[in-house]
Amino acid sequence: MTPQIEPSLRAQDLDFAFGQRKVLHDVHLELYPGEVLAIVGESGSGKSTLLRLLHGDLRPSRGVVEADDGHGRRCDLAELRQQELRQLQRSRWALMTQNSRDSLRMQHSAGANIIERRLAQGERSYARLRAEAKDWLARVEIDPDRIDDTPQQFSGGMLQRLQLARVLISRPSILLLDEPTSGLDLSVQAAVLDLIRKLVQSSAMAVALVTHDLGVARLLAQRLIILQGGRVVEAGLVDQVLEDPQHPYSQLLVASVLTL
Ligand SMILES: Nc1ncnc2c1ncn2[C@@H]1O[C@H](COP(=O)(O)OP(=O)(O)OP(=O)(O)O)[C@@H](O)[C@H]1O
Repeated sequence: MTPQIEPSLRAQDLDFAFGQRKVLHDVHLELYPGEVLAIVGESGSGKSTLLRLLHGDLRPSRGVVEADDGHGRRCDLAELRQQELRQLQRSRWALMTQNSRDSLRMQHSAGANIIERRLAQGERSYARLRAEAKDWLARVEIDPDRIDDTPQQFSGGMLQRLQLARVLISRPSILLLDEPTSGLDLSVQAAVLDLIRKLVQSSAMAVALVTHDLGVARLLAQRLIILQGGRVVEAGLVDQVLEDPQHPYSQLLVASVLTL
């Protein structure tokens, strides 16, 4: 990574606890424009919690999260007013959650869900918004004729792709993806991964990708961190970590994939 480029997102010395349960310990990471950082780890290791901290939905008990506000200015998420934070979350940053039903407006049409962030960015032409929504449905492999259906009429995999269209359409400067392709069948998964890869290549989007799947990490990400028990036990270039993991847990993880 070129040293003079400023990270879009930086987390330093992060601790987080749910009540008495300490979930993250001393996490440090940087996310640069135009790169994908994979966050890998066992179930319960704190990956989703880390994304919620990076998005500003949770406050760390110690440490700082700083992010680019989309205008080249760095801000400390803890110091933003609630309204400023919401505005940035709606227009400049995006979080795709593991449970699509938590993020989608289930009573509204698929089209309305997709254009919401474009409206927050100031787009007002109904014809343009509808055309964009149809285009994005097609890009995530959903029939554009389903634009007026509500998400309640969609399958689980379709909800996931609808959520992806909803966040990608706005080309956020910081994109946080929580297991975006888990549960999709292989051909759709390949199409979705290809779509994300092309968008990252054609923009300066900075992407943090939580995944269980080291294959997905290898396909999409340049760098990787591995979490165990809320601690970063390994960090480095994906190829390097996969070829020569240093920590015993990373060695186990990599070996388990290779022997499948
Ligand atoms: N709202 C909550 N209240 C209390 N504890 C929570 C809450 N959400 C998560 N936890 C706990 O925090 C820890 C980390 O959870 P998290 O969802 O971040 O893990 P994860 O690595 O994303 O897991 P998975 O891969 O299964 O999604 C777990 O022990 C979990 O039980």
